[in-house]
Parts: sequence; structure tokens; C-alpha cells
Amino acid sequence: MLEVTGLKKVYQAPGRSVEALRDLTFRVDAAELVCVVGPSGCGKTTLLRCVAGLLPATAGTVRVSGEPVKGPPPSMAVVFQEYGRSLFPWMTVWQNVELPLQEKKVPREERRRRVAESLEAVGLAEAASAHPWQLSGGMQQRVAIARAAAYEPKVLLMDEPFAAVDAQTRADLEDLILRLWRDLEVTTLFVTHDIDEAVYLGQRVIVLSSSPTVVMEDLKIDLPPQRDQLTTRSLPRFAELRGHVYAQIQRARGVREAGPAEQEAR
Ligand SMILES: Nc1ncnc2c1ncn2[C@@H]1O[C@H](COP(=O)(O)OP(=O)(O)OP(=O)(O)O)[C@@H](O)[C@H]1O
Repeated sequence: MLEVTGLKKVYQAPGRSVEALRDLTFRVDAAELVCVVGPSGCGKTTLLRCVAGLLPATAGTVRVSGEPVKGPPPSMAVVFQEYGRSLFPWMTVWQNVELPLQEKKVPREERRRRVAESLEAVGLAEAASAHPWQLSGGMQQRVAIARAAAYEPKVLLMDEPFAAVDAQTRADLEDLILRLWRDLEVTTLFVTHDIDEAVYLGQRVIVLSSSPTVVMEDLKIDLPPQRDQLTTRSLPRFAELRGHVYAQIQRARGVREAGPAEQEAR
């Protein structure tokens, strides 16, 4: 569904250039949920922006269903970290969710159904007439998720969507994403700096190196498919996998410490 091949991104600034991504190749199959983690500043956001068609790549290609991405593809939705800036404050929750459907020329009745269903799915049916600034941060991010779900994308991209919410809200939103992903069977690429979150959510975790950035590892998460905050996170295998990813990121940062968890996970 999503193929990234030889992706390279060099930012050109006056008098200097910054190589954010050197050479990334990976794929995400249809209906898969893949997380991307890596050391701070390794180019996770740059990768997501290139995949979303918001930023031109210096070299390499991104393909969705075999079609090269040259600008934002109509089949993709993106949820960003800054929910405060991604929702229009002068519009109600309902209008925010409906807007992309209007732009996509979805007929009115169909729009109504999709907006109502997605607000229901994220537990915000009662807040449809509120404005974003009347809601908590977690609720605003639910609106952004409802907007993406109502759009029914083929590919859903998420850039550290829960970085700015508290731990309890974050756990609830993670489970919401897992539920929506299963119900909608949407191909999902989820960028996070949180190793536990990546292991909890992902069917695979792609570990990026630090600059010059390449794929360090493409790790299958062989945990039971039905995830649960308490049970899954208490599994010995969860601890092994998170330990392994942690050690990989430490190695990427140039810190050497491969503990027993890393050795067991391989
Ligand atoms: N517009 C830009 N112009 C020049 N350099 C940039 C630009 N945007 C990002 N960079 C640089 O590219 C590199 C990768 O940045 P990016 O934000 O993609 O990393 P990240 O992994 O998402 O970071 P973090 O973990 O801090 O969220 C960094 O060195 C950053 O300074």
C-alpha cells in the first residue's frame, strides 16, 4: 500500500545544507499499523512530511497503491501533534470534521452519516456543537482523529499525535487508535518518540538511526494481536521488545549498552 524507496531529504538553507534523511526504504502493507521511532532529530517529522506529499524529497520515491506521491494525495489523512493548530477555532467540532468531506464533494447525507458516526466512535457525539477551544487537549485530539476517520483514507499518517497530552489520556487515545484501525482496516504509519507506545501499537516497529538517517531495523512485534494496556504491557515479551528497541536507539545515539533484554528479543 505504501512504499518508500531510497528516500533522501536535504534541506537547503542559505550558506548550509542539512541532510535530514539519507536513504530510507521500507513498505507498509494494506491494513498494517507500523510505528517509526528514532533518536531525537533523526528526521521522523521530515519522513512523515515527505510521505504526506507536504515536502518534496531530494531523491527517492514514495508510492501509495503504486502511484508516486507528488503532492498531498487525496487518499491520505494526517494527524499532527499540534491539535490546537490543526483545528479551526471559529468552527464547531461538527464543522471541523465535515470540512474535508465538503472539499472531497461527499454528498450531504453521506457527510452527515460519516461525521455522526466518527464523532460517536471517538466518544464526542455530545460535543458536536462545541468549539475546539471549549475542549480539553485530549478531546481536541479526538476531534482531529474523528476528522481523519470520517475522511475514510486509505493511508493514515500520525506524527507524534499524543505527545502533548497527559499519560491517562494518552493511554485512552492509543486504545482509540487501535480500535479505529481495526474497524476501518486503514493502513497506518505512526511516528512517535515513545518506545513503549511504538511496541504497544505497532505490528512492526521501524527504528531509524541518527543522522545520517537510514532504517536501522524493521522489527516484527510478535505480541498477541489483541492489545490491552494492562495485560500487553505486563507481558515478558513486551519488556524484551521495548528493551531491544531502547538498546537500538541508544546504539544509534552512540551509547553502547546492550543488556540481556536486547539479546533475548532477537
Ligand atoms: N525546514 C528546515 N530547514 C533546515 N533544517 C531542518 C528543517 N526542518 C528540519 N530540519 C533539520 O532536519 C533534521 C531532522 O528534523 P526532524 O524535525 O524531521 O526530526 P525529528 O526526528 O522529527 O525530531 P524530534 O525527535 O525532535 O521531533 C534536524 O537536524 C532538523 O534541524
